[in-house]
Amino acid sequence: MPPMTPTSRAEGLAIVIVAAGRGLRAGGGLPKQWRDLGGRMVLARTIEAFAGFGPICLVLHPEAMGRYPAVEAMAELVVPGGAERAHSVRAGLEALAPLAPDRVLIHDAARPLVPRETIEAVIAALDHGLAAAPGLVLTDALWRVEAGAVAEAPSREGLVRAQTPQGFDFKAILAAHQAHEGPPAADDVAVARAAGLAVKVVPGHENNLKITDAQDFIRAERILGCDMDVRTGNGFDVHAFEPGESLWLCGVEIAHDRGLKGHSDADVGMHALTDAIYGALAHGDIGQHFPPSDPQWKGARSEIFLAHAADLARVEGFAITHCDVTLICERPKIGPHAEAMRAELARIMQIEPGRVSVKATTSERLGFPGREEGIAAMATATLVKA
Ligand SMILES: Nc1ccn([C@@H]2O[C@H](COP(=O)(O)OP(=O)(O)OP(=O)(O)O)[C@@H](O)[C@H]2O)c(=O)n1
Ligand SMILES: C[C@](O)(CO)[C@H](O)COP(=O)(O)O
Repeated sequence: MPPMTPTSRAEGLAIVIVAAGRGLRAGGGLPKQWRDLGGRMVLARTIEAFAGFGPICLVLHPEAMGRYPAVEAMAELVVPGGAERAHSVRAGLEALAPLAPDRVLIHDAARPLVPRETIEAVIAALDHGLAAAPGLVLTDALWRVEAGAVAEAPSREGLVRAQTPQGFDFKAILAAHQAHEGPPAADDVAVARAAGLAVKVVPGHENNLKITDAQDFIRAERILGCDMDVRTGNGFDVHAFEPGESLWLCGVEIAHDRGLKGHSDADVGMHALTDAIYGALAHGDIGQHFPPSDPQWKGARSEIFLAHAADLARVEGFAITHCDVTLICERPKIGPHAEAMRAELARIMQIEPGRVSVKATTSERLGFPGREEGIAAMATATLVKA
């Protein structure tokens, strides 16, 4: 392979991503780097985080070599790792040596959410030294625990949590790894320090967690915003015409040559929408909350029902992000009233009118709406808990 030139992507920078671990503490049957995290493989996310910084050497478990070609294709080099993290790093560095990079970043595959700013801070620090790594300031007190009890509260003064990517002068860290003796080091900073290199610390990031146990997948998905609870409910209602001079539809009174028959104000559109919200919450239907057998709801404004459903959604932590009502009738014409209906429904639900749709269709003179015996309405509601 030719040596890197000044026109190479990140001016002599190369990246080692170590992904040869077994992920035993995370469980889940498959090593954590190959598992899904919010719809994308952990390792694919990690590699993407370094896109554009320089050639990537991916270090895989020997048994995983060739098993995920699409992931391997995201890296310039793919090599087998060793029994310990330090062995895997060394394998990656030695594979990069023919490219003769000036500097190298060494990163855990298990840290897929590393922010760009952390990577950039490490690279910037390498302009002023041979080694740099992100450290996250401790905010909790520290205890040393013996037999389940606090034995000591060591000072956290000057302590930080070590993260990756850890960045180095390439020749210096390669030589340090090759010279390292004794038990394998926990990380490359330890190897560098053992070789006498001073390591500058730059700010780490809370999002740059190392996925280590099963709970970390949940934390990482929360950071990605993938733990949203999105619900869709639907509602359907029918009311028959009766003699009258006006009717209520979606909170708007419309003059008409007939009214709608019902125990309440018979607002068929609002009833369908109310049921859609109850449906999304899995909280029954309008009849369960406001039984027609209860005289107190006789002639009631349907606004009470919709407001109740919307309040219930809020209490349970859901935002009504969208709803859509379709009225099915030959007459009255809905178009001239649709904007007023949207505004009224939005007011009752305390959401923006832009999140409310009201539309209408005829049934081509077929069935009971076509014969103008009554009006049908259907609705959907989308609820989101973030
Ligand atoms: N022999 C090893 C061991 C670890 N790693 C990598 O080093 C990083 C940090 O290690 P850790 O979180 O301890 O991962 P695992 O060793 O896979 O986890 P466990 O100890 O739970 O099995 C991970 O990206 C892991 O894939 C590696 O490349 N080679
Ligand atoms: C390198 C490291 O990510 C720094 O925090 C960490 O030491 C590697 O993980 P392990 O759990 O210590 O193997």
